[in-house]
Amino acid sequence: MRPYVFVNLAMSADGKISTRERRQVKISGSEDFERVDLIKADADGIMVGIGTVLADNPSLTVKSARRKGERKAAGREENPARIVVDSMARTPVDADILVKGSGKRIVAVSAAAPAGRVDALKERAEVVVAGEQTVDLAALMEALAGIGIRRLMVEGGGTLIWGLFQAGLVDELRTYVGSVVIGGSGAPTPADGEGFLAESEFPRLTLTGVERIDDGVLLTWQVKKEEGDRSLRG
Ligand SMILES: NC(=O)C1=CN([C@@H]2O[C@H](COP(=O)(O)OP(=O)(O)OC[C@H]3O[C@@H](n4cnc5c(N)ncnc54)[C@H](O)[C@@H]3O)[C@@H](O)[C@H]2O)C=CC1
Ligand SMILES: Nc1nc(O)c(N)c(N[C@@H]2O[C@H](COP(=O)(O)O)[C@@H](O)[C@H]2O)n1
Repeated sequence: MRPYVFVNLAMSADGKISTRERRQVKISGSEDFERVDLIKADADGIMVGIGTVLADNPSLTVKSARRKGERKAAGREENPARIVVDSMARTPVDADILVKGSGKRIVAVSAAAPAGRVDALKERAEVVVAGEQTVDLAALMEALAGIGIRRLMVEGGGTLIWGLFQAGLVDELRTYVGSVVIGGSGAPTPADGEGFLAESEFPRLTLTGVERIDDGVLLTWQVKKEEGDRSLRG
């Protein structure tokens, strides 16, 4: 069994999620950030790759005091479990994701991660070992379902999102297209990695929502399911 996995990202009108220097930029407007906070508050877990932690140093906390209160009233932590996919345990121990806000933190590493770094992270987070050289995302998902994570939000970046699509682990994609142009052939996009080559490999999507927000548009897609998929329903 694995969690229901929904990816939420913001890209520019020309399909970039940050600059070629991997510098975080504001693509969403205030209404969209409000929407993101709402769906984050509804999730059991929120996941990013180590590239995003090193580039943006996000906290991934729920921002609204009211929503944090609602979570607590419902017997949940103020923040969803915050998860970093980090094969070699490179997450800085003073990263915002580890020090800001309350709630569970999970760093997923591979068996190849240096023991000293893993021990340092264990002071601040639960460490899950999955995979030999890189994190085995399917095994990680099983482990997350095992600790009660049913709805998992993925924020990025492009390498992790690609890895999840390649492994058939994405249920839903929410793409906010903002009203800026970033450009740059080397700037990250929603799904980077190696990319698919054959059309038969392309994940197929069904468009389920189109909504104008701020000066952009939110596109919601369901991923067509593969035979034998064991996702919990969202
Ligand atoms: N506009 C938006 O909505 C968002 C933009 N970003 C941007 O994305 C950029 C960071 O993206 P990336 O550099 O691509 O890093 P990433 O955040 O996707 O992390 C990738 C890293 O995850 C690790 N990893 C371990 N196992 C893996 C597996 N099985 N599959 C894939 N990755 C695995 C690898 O070390 C890999 O280098 C930043 O510039 C950030 O600003 C990030 C999140 C959201
Ligand atoms: N939805 C969205 N819109 C944008 O314009 C963005 N730049 C991002 N970036 C993501 O948000 C993370 C920051 O989270 P915190 O505010 O630190 O909690 C950042 O790392 C990206 O994942 N998202």
